[in-house]
Formats: sequence, structure tokens, C-alpha cells
Amino acid sequence: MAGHDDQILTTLKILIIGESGVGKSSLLLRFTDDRFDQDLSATIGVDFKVKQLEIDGNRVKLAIWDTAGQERFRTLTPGYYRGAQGAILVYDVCNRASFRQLDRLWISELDTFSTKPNIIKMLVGNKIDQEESREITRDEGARFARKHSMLFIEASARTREGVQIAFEELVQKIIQKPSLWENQQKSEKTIHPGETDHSDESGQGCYC
Ligand SMILES: Nc1nc2c(ncn2[C@@H]2O[C@H](COP(=O)(O)OP(=O)(O)OP(=O)(O)O)[C@@H](O)[C@H]2O)c(=O)[nH]1
Repeated sequence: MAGHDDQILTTLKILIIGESGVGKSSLLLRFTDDRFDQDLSATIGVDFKVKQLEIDGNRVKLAIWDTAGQERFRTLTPGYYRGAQGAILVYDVCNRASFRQLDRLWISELDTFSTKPNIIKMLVGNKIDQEESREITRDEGARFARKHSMLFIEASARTREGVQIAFEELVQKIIQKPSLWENQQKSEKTIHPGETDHSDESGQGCYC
């Protein structure tokens, strides 16, 4: 029966980044637990959830890191990024500042700290249930994604729209690039937030 660990193709590390309040934790909660909480508190440091997903007949385990958007809660930045095969960059379609910050901060931070040069990026414009307050058109989001070679989807953690597909498309693209995950199988190891990883010091091992 699918779901046993020996049937898992690989474990992938996925990051969710973006400004505070754009809905990163809400997207994760919707994806992992199919829940939405109107009064979710701000993330402090990093949250971490694991979920299995079946893509094109392959079962993969996702370790999803939800990072704090607020500067004062972001203390371990390089560690978040290390070894990640995929990143979800989130903005709020009703908040232009959160869109602008992708260019000013989040993309360059990802480029600086990512240890995998071909990491797959998915841009998510969240909160499309608030159409009346929209500040960023779908077209503008799509153009920005194209410019930065990112996948793109609009979503609402509140209504579920686009959430599952955002994660699935990202994972599908990662699976299609075996160079991102293939040789971590032998030494597969999962580091949880707060644990120390020494694998880089020896020049081998992985961080997944
Ligand atoms: N209407 C609407 N509200 C949303 C949606 N997603 C999140 N929210 C609300 O937006 C607020 C912030 O959501 P969070 O998920 O905590 O945002 P975050 O990006 O994780 O914030 P930090 O943890 O501070 O980085 C909460 O009140 C959520 O209920 C959405 O799709 N639609």
C-alpha cells in the first residue's frame, strides 16, 4: 500500500517566503490540514510541516519550511535556505508593497542563500477571494514570474483555490529535474529547525 517509507522516491525541502501577513502560514495550513484560521498568529522563526504527495505515480515526502516574514523574527536565514529544492514566493494581490518586496528583498535573498542554483521557484499571488481590494492584476503577476523564471499561480488560502495545484506543480517540476534530488538518497537525512547541521563542514552529506 502506498504510504510506506520504502516507497518514497525522495524527500524534498520546500520553503515558503514573502512579506509578513501575505498568508504563507495559511497556505501551508490549507495544504497540509485543509484548514483556514482567520486569526493565525505571526510566525516566529520557522514552522515546519511534513506531508506526502503522489505525483505522476511517485510518492514524495515534503518537508515544508514556513519562514517568518517579519524581520525581527528572522534569525536563522542561511539555514532556512540550505538544501532546498523548491521555493514558494508569496505576495498578497491586495498589497502592492508585498509584491514590490519580492524584487527588493526575497528574490535576492533566495539567490544569495540558496545552495542549489537550479532551485525551482513558484510565485503565488494569494488572497484572490478579496477581488474588490485587488492591487496587482493577474497579468502583472504572470509577467513578473516570467521575468524571473518562476512558475506562477493565483490562490486563496481562504477558499482553497489554487493551493493544492501550486504545491503539486512545484513538486512536479522538481521531480522532472533529478539533478536536484537524486544523489541525496544514500545519505538521506532530515534536519529539523533548531537542530545543528554539520554536513557542510565535511563537504558531503545532505540537508533535506
Ligand atoms: N481573505 C483572506 N485572508 C487570508 C488569506 N490567507 C491568509 N489570510 C489572512 O491573512 C492574515 C495573515 O496570514 P498568515 O498566514 O499569518 O501570514 P504570514 O505570511 O504567514 O505572516 P508571517 O507569519 O508574519 O510571516 C491572517 O489573518 C489570515 O487569516 C486568504 O487567502 N484570504
